[in-house]
Amino acid sequence: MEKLLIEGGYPLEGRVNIGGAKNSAVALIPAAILADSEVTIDNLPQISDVQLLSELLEEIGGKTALNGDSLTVYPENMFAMPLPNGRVKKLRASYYLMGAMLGKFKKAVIGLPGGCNLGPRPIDQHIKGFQALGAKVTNEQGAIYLRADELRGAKIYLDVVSVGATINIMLAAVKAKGRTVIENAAKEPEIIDVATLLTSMGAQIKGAGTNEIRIDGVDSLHGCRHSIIPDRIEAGTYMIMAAAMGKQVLIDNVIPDHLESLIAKLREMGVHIETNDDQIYIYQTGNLKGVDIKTLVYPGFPTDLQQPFTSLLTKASCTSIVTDTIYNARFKHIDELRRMGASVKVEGRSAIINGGTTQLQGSKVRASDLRAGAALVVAGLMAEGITEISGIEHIDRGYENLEEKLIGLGAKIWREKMNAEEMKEVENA
Ligand SMILES: CC(=O)N[C@H]1[C@@H](OP(=O)(O)OP(=O)(O)OC[C@H]2O[C@@H](n3ccc(=O)[nH]c3=O)[C@H](O)[C@@H]2O)O[C@H](CO)[C@@H](O)[C@@H]1O
Ligand SMILES: C=C(OP(=O)(O)O)C(=O)O
Repeated sequence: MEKLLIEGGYPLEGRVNIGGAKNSAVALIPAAILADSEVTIDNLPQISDVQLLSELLEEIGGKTALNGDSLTVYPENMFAMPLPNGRVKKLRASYYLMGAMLGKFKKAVIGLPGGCNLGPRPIDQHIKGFQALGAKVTNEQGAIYLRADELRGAKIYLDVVSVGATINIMLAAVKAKGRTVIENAAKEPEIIDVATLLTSMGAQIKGAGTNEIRIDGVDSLHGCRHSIIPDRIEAGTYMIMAAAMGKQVLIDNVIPDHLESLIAKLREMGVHIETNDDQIYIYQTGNLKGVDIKTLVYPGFPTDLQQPFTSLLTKASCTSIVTDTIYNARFKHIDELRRMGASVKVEGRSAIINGGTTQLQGSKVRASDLRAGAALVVAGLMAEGITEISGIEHIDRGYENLEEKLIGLGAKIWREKMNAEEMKEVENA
C-alpha cells in the first residue's frame, strides 16, 4: 500500500496535458465486445479502471494488446463467461459488460458493480431498459442474470437521467431487431463519444447528446479505430488546482465547451481564464470570491468536480454553499478537509464553506473515493506543511501520472510505501 505526500505552498506554473476521458474509456472498452473484428481505441488514459476492464475482456476469452496509449481489442473468441465476482466489484463501469454481453451473446451473468461509494447507486434504470428490450433479468445472490431469446427495439423513458443507463441501453440495443428510442437520455459528452465509436462499428444511432436517442438495430458490427475525447474531469481538476495555486497554467488537449459550467464559476470567483480550440489558460489571480454551486446533469456543474471545487472554496473570501443534487451524500471529503483546518459543515445535501478563515495545515488524511482524493490533493497543494493522503488506489482509478503532471507544474508531491503500522491504521479505519 502506498500514500501520497504533498508539501504545500508551491505555486503551479507551466503546461499540463490532459489524457483521454475515463468515463468514455470505461464504456468504449466493453463496447468493443460487440464487434466481429478488432477495435483499436487511441488516447487511452493510463488508469487502473482501464487496466481492470482489459483484464475482464481477457477473462471472457478476448485478447487485448496495449501499445502506448492505444488498446486493441480482439473480440473474435469471446464467449458469455459468467463474471459474478472479482474484478467487476472493483469498478463502477463493469456494469457496461451487462449491456455489451447481452447485446452480443443475448446472455450474461455479471456481479453488481463497485466504484466510488457515493451513497446508494441503484441500476434499476439499466435493468428497466434491458427488460424493455426483451431480456429476462434476475438478481441472484448479488449477481445479475440476463437472458433473451431475441432483443427487440423498444421505447424506453428513463425515470432518472442516468449516464450509465443511457450508455448501457445503447450497447444492448445496437444489435436488437428494430428501433429503440431512449427518452430522457443523459447528454454527457462521453455518451456522444460512445455513440461515435458504435457508429464507426456500423451501428445506426441518432440523437446522442440530446435527450432523445434513436437506435436502429443492425445484424452485425465490424472493427474500427477510435480516439477518446479528452477527460473534462481531469482537465477541470487541474483548472481548480491552477485557480488555487497557479501563476500561469496552460491546460492542453481539452475541449473548453465541455467545461463551460466550471469556467463560468471560476470566472465568477475572479479567476482569469482564456480559452481557444483545445487549450485553457488560467492566470494568476488575486483574492478569490466565494460562490455557490449546485451540481446538475450535463451541461450543469458536474458532480465529479464538486469535491475538488469545495477544497478551492476554503480559500475564497466569505461563505459558499455547495449543493449536490446528483449524489446527496457525496461529502466524505469534508471531514478530511476539517482535519486540515477548513471551516465546513454539511447540512442535508449541501456543504457550507466559511472560506478564507484559516490557512489549511498539512495533515494525515484519507481518500474515501476518487474525487475525494482529488479534493485532498487540491487541499494539500494549498496547505502549509506536509499532507499525507492514504486510500490513493481510488485516485489511481481516474488520474493518470498525477505526480508526474503536478511535478511538471512545480508541485512537491511524491509517493511512499506505507509502513506496517500505517497499513494497520488504514485497515481499521
Ligand atoms: C463510470 C461513469 O461514467 N461514472 C459516472 C456516471 O456514473 P453513473 O452512470 O453511475 O451515474 P448516473 O448518471 O447513472 O447516476 C445519476 C443519478 O441517477 C441515479 N440512478 C442511476 C441509475 C439508475 O438506474 N437509477 C438511479 O436512481 C443515481 O443514484 C444518481 O443519483 O455518471 C455520474 C453522474 O454524472 C458520475 O458521477 C460518474 O463519474
Ligand atoms: C464517481 C466516479 O467514478 P465511478 O462512477 O467510476 O465510481 C467519478 O469518476 O468521479
